[in-house]
Formats: sequence, C-alpha cells, structure tokens
Amino acid sequence: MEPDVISFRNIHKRRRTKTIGPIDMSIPSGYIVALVGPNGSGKSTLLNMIMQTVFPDEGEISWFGQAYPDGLPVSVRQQIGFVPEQLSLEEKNLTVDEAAAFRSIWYDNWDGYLFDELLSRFDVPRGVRLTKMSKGERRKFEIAAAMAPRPKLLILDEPSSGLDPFAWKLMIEQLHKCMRTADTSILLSTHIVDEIRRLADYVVLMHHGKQLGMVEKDSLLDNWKECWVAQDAAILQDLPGIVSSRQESAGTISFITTECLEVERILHSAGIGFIQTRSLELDEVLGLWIDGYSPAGMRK
Ligand SMILES: Nc1ncnc2c1ncn2[C@@H]1O[C@H](COP(=O)(O)OP(=O)(O)OP(=O)(O)O)[C@@H](O)[C@H]1O
Repeated sequence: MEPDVISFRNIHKRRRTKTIGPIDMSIPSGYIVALVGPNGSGKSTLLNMIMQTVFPDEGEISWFGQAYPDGLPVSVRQQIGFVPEQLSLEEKNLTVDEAAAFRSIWYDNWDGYLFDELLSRFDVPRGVRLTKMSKGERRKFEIAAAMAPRPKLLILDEPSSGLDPFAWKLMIEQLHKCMRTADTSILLSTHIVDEIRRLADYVVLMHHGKQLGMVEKDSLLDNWKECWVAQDAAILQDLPGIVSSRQESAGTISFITTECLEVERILHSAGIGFIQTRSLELDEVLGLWIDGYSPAGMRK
C-alpha cells in the first residue's frame, strides 16, 4: 500500500491572534482532498507548512511516509507542485518563459511540452512579465507551472481565484487528467462549493485553527439530507442524527438528518417510506458541521 502523501502529527503553529492546531491528519495517496473553512481558519498556514515556507512550533510532518527534520531534500521537493495564494517574489519581474526556464532548472522532471500545451490551452500570453499580467492570467500560469513537473503531489491554494468560468472548467478537466495520467494526489484549499462537488474525494473542515475532521464527500452528501415522511413528530425519537424538524401539515413532518442512510434503513424496516428527500447544499452542510454536528464515517 502506498504511504500517505502527507501526515501531520500534533502540529501547532502560534500566530499573532490564534494558534493553528493541534492538527493530526493524513492525506491519502491517489485522492483529491479539499481543505475548506472560513477565512483565517488556517488553510494556507497548513499548506505552507507542507512547502516549508512556514515551520510548525510543535509536532511532526511526514512527506510520502518520511519526516525530514533537517529540511526537505530537493528530490522530495521536486515531487510537489505548488500554487501559492500569492505570486512568489523571486519570479515577480520575470516573463512566463523566464519563469519557466527558472523552474525547469529546479525541477529536473519538468515537462516543457506539457507546460507549452497547458499555456496554449489556457491562452496565457508568453512574453509578458508576471506582474503585468491580469490576476487570472497569472493564476493560469501558476497552475500550468505546478502541473508541468507531473508531481506526485499537487498543492493548490485557492486555485480558481481570479479564473473566468471557461478557465475554471478547463482547470477542473486538467486536474482530473493529471490524476488519471500521472497518478497525482491533490490537496487544495477552496471556498467554491462547485469545485468541491466536481473534484473532491474527501473534505477536511478547518475552523478557528482546528481541523474538525475528514470525511468522504459522497458520504457527506448522501447522509446529510432533508426528508419528508407521513408521520407525526413522535417518530423522531427513534431516528439518528436529527438536526431539526418541522410539522409540515397534519400527519406530515420534515426533518434534517446527518445519517440519512441509517434513517432510511430504520424507516424501511418499519414499512415507512420517504415522501421526498432533498440533498443539503454543501454550504449548509459545512455550516452545520461548524455548529457541532459531526458527519458519520469520519476518517481518522
Ligand atoms: N505571516 C503571518 N503572521 C502572523 N499571522 C498570520 C500570518 N499569516 C496568517 N496569519 C494568521 O493566521 C491565521 C490563519 O491564516 P490563514 O491564511 O492560514 O487562513 P486561511 O484559512 O487560509 O484564510 P483565507 O480563507 O482567508 O485564505 C489568521 O488569523 C491570520 O491572520
């Protein structure tokens, strides 16, 4: 079995107004994991710790199953593609071609053909300095450059920030392709619900510097539902994961549950069917999760 691509063990990072951590989490190999959470919850800090542009005050990080307390070797760094939240200062005055030449020295696995193909698909102008590009053009350059070494791990900090809908769709396609052809694991931070829906296998929720858990996206969406049944409110006592309920009309109630599959099993065995169900929107799910309702099937 492939080792986890990244493991955090008891990680703490003190910031001016809050502490990020404790973080204990492993990112499994071969999946897309979405890091979600409100502004300032610690997502970028976590990603920057993986890149060693920020160092934890306590705890240990492992890359592909190994810790490197004396610094990340270049050979391991070359296996990781990174799209940071901000443009890197070293490259700020370079043109696309100069920045690509700089990176191709750094990454000996750099695939110039793939980079050229991605740039032309994304329609990025080549001879222009990165600082003179639009935000979206710069973002597209960053995504192409992070994918060009065909890394084992791709880390994307709010990758779609500034992308137009066409570029966004193309990015989603390219990330799927990257997973298929290069077997790349992906960890991304995002606020875009549709991005999570289209890309993520797992969702990790961050809140106030704490990681509230990791759960399979499909299990989250299959289990967190609003349901309508032709029963009175007494039935709710026998059902798990009830968040809220409402009397819709005489003899009909609706309720929100975090354990819809189990609720369905219990009702079915009592000969009761749903009148209808509605999947919660992901932002409703995340709001409830932050409010303390834990999803079933949380990954350790
Ligand atoms: N260089 C820094 N020095 C001190 N505090 C920092 C630094 N960078 C971030 N912080 C603080 O750490 C906390 C977490 O910030 P971080 O950027 O990791 O959050 P985030 O979840 O990525 O937020 P967003 O969704 O807004 O990008 C915030 O309270 C922020 O003010």
